[in-house]
Amino acid sequence: MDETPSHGPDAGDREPADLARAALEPVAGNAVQTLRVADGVASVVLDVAELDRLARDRLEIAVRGALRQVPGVAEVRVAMTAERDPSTAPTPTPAAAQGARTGPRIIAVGSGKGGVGKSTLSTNLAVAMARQGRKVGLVDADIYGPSQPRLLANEGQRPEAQGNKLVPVPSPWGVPLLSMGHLVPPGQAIAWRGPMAGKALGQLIDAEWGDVTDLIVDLPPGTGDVQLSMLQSHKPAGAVIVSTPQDLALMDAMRAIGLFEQAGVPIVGLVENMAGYICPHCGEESDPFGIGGAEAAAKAMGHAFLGRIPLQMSIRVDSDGGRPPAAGEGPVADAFASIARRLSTWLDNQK
Ligand SMILES: Nc1ncnc2c1ncn2[C@@H]1O[C@H](COP(=O)(O)OP(=O)(O)OP(=O)(O)O)[C@@H](O)[C@H]1O
Repeated sequence: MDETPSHGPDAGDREPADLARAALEPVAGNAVQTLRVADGVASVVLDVAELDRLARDRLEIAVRGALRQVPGVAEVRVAMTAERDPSTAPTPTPAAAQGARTGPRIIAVGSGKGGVGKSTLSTNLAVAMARQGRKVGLVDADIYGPSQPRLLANEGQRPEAQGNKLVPVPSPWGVPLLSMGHLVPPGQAIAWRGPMAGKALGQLIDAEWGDVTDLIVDLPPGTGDVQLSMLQSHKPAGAVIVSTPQDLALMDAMRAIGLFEQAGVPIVGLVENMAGYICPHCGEESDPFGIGGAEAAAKAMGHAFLGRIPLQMSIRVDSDGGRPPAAGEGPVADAFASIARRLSTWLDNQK
């Protein structure tokens, strides 16, 4: 019998997580980055950087098969970390790296896939935190499709340079912003390779931020070069992950979490966006993408749930019009304010 002395005399007394770990050992070995079992859901993040597509598929099937056999596991969620060159893997030394950085603390806002509301959350978190009295700046690291100048209504303005550093562009809500959108004419395609993209991001982050203490960084979706460069060169103090409640989006969110965890960046928590649609005509509530999925996933992975933003037409319309909903009044502004307070509390509790 497979015994683990520190967890009881036989398998019947062992925790599902221990049993799951033991079941994964022969099929996945050191590909397992993180494993959590909670409320019958086993969530595993696999490092598949060196595997081709076929090998990944095989690994996923084997992992799912092994975990389904584990007593106490009713559902299996598998996420895989980025394709990358192992020699460029970030070194997990968060404390040392943070100590070495000068300038504002970075809070990365990430998601595994596009279109889930990462930019919307970044803008409104920054605006809500500024409203609560913090000195917050915003970096639009989505250098391939910058949207923040429009969302913060300072499109068309150009940052000045002070020495060899950029000076962020002010916005009407007290949140200074730097975005590639300020440097490249709108509509012009930017086709950079990884190292150039990393350099551009460096210029936006290592800018003249003045008295800004907290820098929200709106990452591009996914787990590619820009994210890696970000983690390696500009160690964030923490990461906020945004997802819709859908299963598929959550899988992607788990992938993003895997990337941050692998680099030793603490996860502040998850935000569920586009949950619960209230019809502007009849007032009836429906859930096009489901509801509660991100909260359940956060719980299953042992992370905090920071809050929920409803799916509401006014969010898109106001955002596109350069009026961040967090700057207004009402339930949507309150939802952003509550998430901002949670993030501030987390930041204040860091050394
Ligand atoms: N809660 C919401 N209710 C209604 N519309 C929303 C909501 N959140 C975001 N949107 C809209 O959905 C679209 C995508 O949002 P956003 O650009 O913030 O996503 P993203 O994850 O940053 O996307 P990308 O990956 O393209 O950068 C935008 O038009 C935005 O206004």
